[in-house]
Amino acid sequence: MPVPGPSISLRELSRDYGTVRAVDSVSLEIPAGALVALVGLSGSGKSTLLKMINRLVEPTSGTIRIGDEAVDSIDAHVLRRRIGYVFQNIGLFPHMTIARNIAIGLELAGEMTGRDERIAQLLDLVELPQEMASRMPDQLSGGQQQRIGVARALATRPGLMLMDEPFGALDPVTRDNLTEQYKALHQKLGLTTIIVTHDMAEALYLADRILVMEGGQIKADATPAQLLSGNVGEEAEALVAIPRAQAAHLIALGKQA
Ligand SMILES: Nc1ncnc2c1ncn2[C@@H]1O[C@H](COP(=O)(O)OP(=O)(O)OP(=O)(O)O)[C@@H](O)[C@H]1O
Repeated sequence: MPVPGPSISLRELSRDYGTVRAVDSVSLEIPAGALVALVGLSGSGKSTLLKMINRLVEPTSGTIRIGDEAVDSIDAHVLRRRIGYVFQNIGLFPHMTIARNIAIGLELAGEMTGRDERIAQLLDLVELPQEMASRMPDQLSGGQQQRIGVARALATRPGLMLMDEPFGALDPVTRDNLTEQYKALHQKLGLTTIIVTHDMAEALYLADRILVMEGGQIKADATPAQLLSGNVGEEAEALVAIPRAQAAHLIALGKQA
């Protein structure tokens, strides 16, 4: 078994933007190896919460620990090499080959030994053919580019992956495939993953724990089974109602056919 990714601990974490409190005194324990989905309506504070963990955004107050280290005691560049970060429209460097895009983190860290083997291994891991290494980003589909984004994030062997709507811009079939493959990868590598998504159906399928955010606060913290069985608060119920209604609608349509 691989060594599990780190545990994460947030203590009374807040972030203000002027008069807007984007994240409001969040306290949370995420055990090593968890796959946690952060869901909520637009503007509820999901991205801000995620970005405080890798110090892309600094908290107004509160603390974050990864394992037993406070993140503000770790140099931001060192910290980001230890945390994989994947976001929507991954932003591959257009003038660099796929190989260089994947290895950019290794290059920045001066870890050039075994670089080519590592690129080959990462392409395998995200199930892309080796010949893609020499292509340019605009020669890949959107789904393939997002896979490269995942490979790039994994290059420095982080234990923690932060993913912000990683597959949000893709068609539903590609999105489902990548979600499924990412879940397998998370398990295989023993990662800790926090994934932000708008899509409750995706969260229910993917995560072993779902956090529902509203107004900068965590309004529900439950397993998919608990969310589906109800009684975890109106904010969670409103989000679960959407895939439930869609499923009922499809079943009704099927009966008419
Ligand atoms: N750089 C910023 N400057 C000012 N306000 C900001 C900034 N970033 C976020 N906000 C505000 O903080 C609040 C939370 O934003 P955040 O992006 O964290 O929400 P979110 O849940 O990730 O939204 P979405 O799902 O639309 O990406 C919003 O009111 C937003 O307008």
